[in-house]
Amino acid sequence: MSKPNKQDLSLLRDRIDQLDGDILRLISERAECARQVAETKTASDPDAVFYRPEREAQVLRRVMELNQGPLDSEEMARLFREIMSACLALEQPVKVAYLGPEGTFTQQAALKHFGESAISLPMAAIDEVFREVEAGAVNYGVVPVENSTEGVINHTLDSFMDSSLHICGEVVLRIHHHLLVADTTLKDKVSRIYSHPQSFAQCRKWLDAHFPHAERVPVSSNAEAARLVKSEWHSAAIAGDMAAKLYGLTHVAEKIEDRPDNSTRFLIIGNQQVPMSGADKTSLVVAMRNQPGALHDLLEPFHRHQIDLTRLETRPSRTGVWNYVFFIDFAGHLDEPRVAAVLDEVRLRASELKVLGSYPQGVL
Ligand SMILES: O=C(O)C(=O)C[C@]1(C(=O)O)C=C[C@@H](O)C=C1
Repeated sequence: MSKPNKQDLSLLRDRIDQLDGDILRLISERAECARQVAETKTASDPDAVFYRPEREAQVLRRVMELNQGPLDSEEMARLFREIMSACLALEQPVKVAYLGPEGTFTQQAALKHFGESAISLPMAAIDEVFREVEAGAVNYGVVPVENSTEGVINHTLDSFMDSSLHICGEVVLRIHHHLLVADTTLKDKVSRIYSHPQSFAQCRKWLDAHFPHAERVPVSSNAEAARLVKSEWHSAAIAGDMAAKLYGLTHVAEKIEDRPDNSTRFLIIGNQQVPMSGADKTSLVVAMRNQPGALHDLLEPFHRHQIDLTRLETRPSRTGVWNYVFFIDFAGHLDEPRVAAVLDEVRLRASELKVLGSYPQGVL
């Protein structure tokens, strides 16, 4: 293909200017619609909820279906994610608590899910995120629940046992770890590496191969690891891009996780029961009596109704009633008759059953 000459370039830029004008006008028109949606919602209900996870999932899925390139569908959906985030902020700025400090993967997940117009507030612990949402100090919370390499995050599951909050959504984040240093670090003298224990576990083979003798110091988060290396010339941190940017660190090695598909799933928690979006998941916590065949009895109705189980976790119970508790995720929504039928059956067989929520399957 021949190179465009100066005249072609200026014609193309004129066209881009024209299109930008059209896009600007259309986004403004869309934002005006969202503002009117807010008025309609408040007119019918003074306590109206502005954030609608099922509608957002539908909008993003539709964009991905309609997209014909040349931009990738995920890329296009990310652009619309930000447009919707700005529209929602116009209706009501949404406040989100996440497992902090600033720069963690959980903050990255919160922004991926709600977009950059959300107000995100770091919390020191998972139960603090739950408490802030329960107290009404924030609208939603974001907590990690499972990692594809390291498994479940027990703290999050345990917090659900005592909470009345609902799961309103999920978001899956590809986790890329990097070895990071400060400007003052002597790269060939690194004798100590800070990170979160989960991150050390996810990068174990790489560390054994490249830094077998460095001391591995576990800290409360990757962002905290990044903060600590700022002042130590012989230390490095394992953390993600957000933490690297926040503390101005440079990459010594990129994507050092042992598994290239390393991802973490996060849950959005709130007070809302989310209607069907068309592709949903439901999460339950179930206690069974301690007797032979209990697990079979629990799972059999799902199999018979051909409901796809996506996760099953067992946790020790903390009270007499909750002898054994099972956390179950499956494809489907509580409002679907076949799901309601299964739950009726399971309820009869279980000693306790709590629905944690039905919510749209993660889109991005
Ligand atoms: O459809 C709505 O209920 C809206 O408020 C509009 C809109 C959007 O921008 O499309 C904005 C926020 C909601 O979370 C969902 C969708």
